[in-house]
Amino acid sequence: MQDVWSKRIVVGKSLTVYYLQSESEKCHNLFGKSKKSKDFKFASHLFLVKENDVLVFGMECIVYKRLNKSIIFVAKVDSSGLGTHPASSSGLAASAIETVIDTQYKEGAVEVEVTLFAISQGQYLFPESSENGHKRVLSDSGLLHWWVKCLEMIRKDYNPDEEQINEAKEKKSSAEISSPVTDKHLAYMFVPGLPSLRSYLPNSFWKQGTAIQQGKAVDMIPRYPDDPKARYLYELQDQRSEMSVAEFWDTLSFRQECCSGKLVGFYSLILPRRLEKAEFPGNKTSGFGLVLPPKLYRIIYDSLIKHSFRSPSIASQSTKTFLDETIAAIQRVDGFTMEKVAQTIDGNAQPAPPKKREPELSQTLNVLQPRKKKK
Ligand SMILES: CC(=O)SCCNC(=O)CCNC(=O)[C@H](O)C(C)(C)COP(=O)(O)OP(=O)(O)OC[C@H]1O[C@@H](n2cnc3c(N)ncnc32)[C@H](O)[C@@H]1OP(=O)(O)O
Repeated sequence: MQDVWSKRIVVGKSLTVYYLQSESEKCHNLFGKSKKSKDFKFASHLFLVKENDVLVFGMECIVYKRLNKSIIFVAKVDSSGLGTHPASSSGLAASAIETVIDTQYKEGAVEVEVTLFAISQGQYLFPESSENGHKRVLSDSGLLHWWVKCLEMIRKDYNPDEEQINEAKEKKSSAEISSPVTDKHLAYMFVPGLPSLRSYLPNSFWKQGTAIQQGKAVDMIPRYPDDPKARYLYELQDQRSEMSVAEFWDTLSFRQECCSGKLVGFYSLILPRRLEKAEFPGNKTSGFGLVLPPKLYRIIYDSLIKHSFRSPSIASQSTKTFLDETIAAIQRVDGFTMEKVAQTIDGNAQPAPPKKREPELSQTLNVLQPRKKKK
């Protein structure tokens, strides 16, 4: 577990990672009224990262499980902007997601899907943090690139890179190459209203579109919490519509929820079980991440989103009160140990060479704009 994090934290720095989960519960509405929903169970996972005395990063995801498939829905990612950046937020998000992926494999999952929709907003987990003067809130298009970067880190960690695949192709005859890794696109990105995503997609493992392409929309497309496509699906369900999945995606760009001026990105990363990771020795459950009764998990989550992060000093105070109250509340939970809840991770990554930080461009430059003379 430590490696997944330390490889993205600069050497000489350390961060404390807090990890709480909820017990799994029966799912009722992943596929609307369809009976299919009840085949799934779900559990919430919350990661919080502290640098010195202040929370700097948070992520909540919900894991939906059915038989040997796990869907990891990344619900909320946020930063407070108050750290010294010993690790990038994209790296921390990738490490948190990989911690959950590894747990799924350990528990017997054969296929894991990471899915999310990107909607840029001032804050999700750290209230008022966008007002603290340190936080950098990415624009909608900045966030789309950011998620590609984050998911590409994960894809690379779980799948051979293109060079390895080309080598494999040279060694084998084309008829022999039919493994899902070589044939299947692993990462999907879809932005309603954007006809071409060429400038976003980093390589041929990425495909513009969505992983679900067959069947009836209301039966096949899941509805996650705060899902911008859910209202449309519920409307189709009420109308007993037979609309196909393909037509659903095509018409989604006309819906107000997905085209009200801001770009919304839908992502899926499909990870077939990695061969060299097939054997996860030892205990079937991971040692990190305390599992709480759902009600207690919710109380803790609700308490987090009531604390303010509007200045460095208020954020430090909020971090202290929230963590003290949380530890007091979970101490009597079965299996509680401090190591299960929090781990301090020492960095192992070489610092990136210093670069000039340029403000994010919100628009592409006009080609007619005069070039600046080189000095
Ligand atoms: C499923 C969902 O949750 S989608 C919603 C996502 N969350 C939000 O929109 C909430 C508000 N937004 C945020 O908290 C932040 O904008 C985040 C977490 C999305 C991204 O945070 P960032 O600090 O920009 O991310 P990160 O640390 O990865 O930095 C990205 C790049 O910008 C650079 N950077 C970081 N801070 C700055 C800055 N102040 N000025 C210029 N560049 C900066 C980093 O060096 C990094 O460069 P690299 O990609 O070349 O390595």
